[in-house]
Amino acid sequence: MKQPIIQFENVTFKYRSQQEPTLKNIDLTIHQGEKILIAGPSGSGKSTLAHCLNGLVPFSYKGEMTGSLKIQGQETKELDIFSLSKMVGTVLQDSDGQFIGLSVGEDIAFSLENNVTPHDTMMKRVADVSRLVDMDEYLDASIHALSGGQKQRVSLAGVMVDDVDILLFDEPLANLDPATGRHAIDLIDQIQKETNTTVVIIEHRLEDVLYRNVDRIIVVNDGEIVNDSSPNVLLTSDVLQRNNIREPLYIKALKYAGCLLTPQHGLAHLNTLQTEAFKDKLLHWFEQSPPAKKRTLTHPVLQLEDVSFTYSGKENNIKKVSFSIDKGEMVSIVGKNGAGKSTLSKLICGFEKNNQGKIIYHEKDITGDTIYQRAERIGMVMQNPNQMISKHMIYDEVALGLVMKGTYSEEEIRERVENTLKICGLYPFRNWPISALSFGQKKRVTIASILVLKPEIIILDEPTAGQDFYHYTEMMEFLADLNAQGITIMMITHDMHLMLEYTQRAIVIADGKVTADDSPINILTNEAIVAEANLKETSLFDLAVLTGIEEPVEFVSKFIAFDREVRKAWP
Ligand SMILES: Nc1ncnc2c1ncn2[C@@H]1O[C@H](COP(=O)(O)OP(=O)(O)OP(=O)(O)O)[C@@H](O)[C@H]1O
Ligand SMILES: Nc1ncnc2c1ncn2[C@@H]1O[C@H](COP(=O)(O)OP(=O)(O)OP(=O)(O)O)[C@@H](O)[C@H]1O
Repeated sequence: MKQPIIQFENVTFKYRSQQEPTLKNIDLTIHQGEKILIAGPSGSGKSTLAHCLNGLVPFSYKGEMTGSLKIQGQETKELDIFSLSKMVGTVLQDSDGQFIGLSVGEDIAFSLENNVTPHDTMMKRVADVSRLVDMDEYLDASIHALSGGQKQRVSLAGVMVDDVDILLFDEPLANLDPATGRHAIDLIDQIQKETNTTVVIIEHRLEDVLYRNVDRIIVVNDGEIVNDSSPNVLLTSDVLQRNNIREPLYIKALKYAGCLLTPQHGLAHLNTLQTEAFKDKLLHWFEQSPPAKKRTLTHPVLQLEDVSFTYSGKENNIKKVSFSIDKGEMVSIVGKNGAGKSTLSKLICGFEKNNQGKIIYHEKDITGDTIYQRAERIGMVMQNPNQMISKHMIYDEVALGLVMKGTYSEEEIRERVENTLKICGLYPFRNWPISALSFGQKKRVTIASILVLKPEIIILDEPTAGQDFYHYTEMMEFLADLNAQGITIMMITHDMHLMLEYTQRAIVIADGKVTADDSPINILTNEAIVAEANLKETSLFDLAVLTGIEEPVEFVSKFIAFDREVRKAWP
């Protein structure tokens, strides 16, 4: 029998600033060497649960905790945060707050240096882990000169280098490109197997985590544990759907087709799935579903002509990029971590200035325009909400842009801000301080603060990262509605299904250049592009192929159209 390593007994926790407890009567035992996935809607208490393990609760985030939480048999209340950090290594959701060193190498080495590890051993370990996360060429680079996903890789390396018994990952995949995400899951799996480390992963992207085995999935909702079972058992039930967690797409397709799923069907992975049992029902569903509609376009609203840019003055980070976006398009920008996607959007919005080429808005050259001149036409929502937020209160943050313009009355501002807050599902929180929001909730505040200005083009960097399925759908349907009203939307995303589901076109960036510009499904079925740009094929396509459906592309389109209609009917 394996030893219990984490034991929650009737744990309740209330943040000092909250009226109600965020965690309620948590009973949970995790054994040595287990791999656990924690899922649940935004704000349900997942990060708070994780913070109980690494001591941030209650040592940094104050509040009242009752019940007993033991790690390796020791009551955490009797430990300090330093002793806990020796047992639990954490990759936080917001990796920006986690860096200490000046360069990538120093940051990865930080905890080893603290433990006075001999220099040679330290250098070797840093080299080994940085190679594992594919950052070995960046050891001398400054953390601040990295893309979002590159930072995420460094923080992964930073905990892997340590010799801890429990590894805790709070949304490790949020900023990683699909292939690196897979690689990270492989890496976690490998470490867990080789060292018998206990692994706890919090993640909304369930299908991506299930790429490798997990022992149990814990579902949290409203501060309570509502499910604790193996993936094969969980996937037969409607627990995920009821708790706003997206089911793996191939499972959803089987459920739509009316297939009866049992744990014996090997549901946790596509390669263990007993597809033979589902062929007839799936084919029947495919044949009777109506074909998906296509849409036509108008005239260019934004054109880039041979745009180049360099941060360092040496090699160009953006290399002669040209494309044209039509008014009313909804376009995905995809590609590997560090390919240049965020840089490109910064150039379009004027945060950085291109040293070559032109940016044209409605046939007018705006290359020389300032950020402020562009902001009324083009709004940008950044990847990390903490980089955008400057006010303490939600209302003030969303009102800021309108207040700065100085042309609106208080009444007009109130009306627009309140409408936007309602649209973004933030109205009930309007008088809250931003510090009391979860990461996903903060992200919605930043989207609201751009939407309130009514720009004609909106560029969003990972709009749904950190959002649960309900808010993902709400946000994307909201953006799709804005789009139907003529607002042009460009989205940087690593979520391949989001790209398929909501955009008609995808521009692929690799090494600062456009390497493909086509429909999302054509891109995802082109193996060379998928490999070069670190993308990932969809499990729906694979399911169709495995069950012998002759038009797998059409199957994917029909699923998407059907699934969106189902979700539009959500309350
Ligand atoms: N430092 C804090 N002070 C006060 N309340 C907080 C604090 N951090 C979180 N909360 C509250 O606790 C609730 C749960 O937050 P938590 O971050 O644990 O959720 P989560 O499930 O991780 O959400 P997400 O998926 O959006 O990251 C939220 O409703 C939030 O308002
Ligand atoms: N402020 C900066 N100074 C110097 N180099 C930078 C800076 N920001 C980004 N870079 C470099 O420019 C390249 C492109 O980065 P960018 O952030 O545009 O990538 P990205 O495609 O958005 O990546 P991700 O998917 O990880 O967000 C990377 O190699 C990165 O290291």
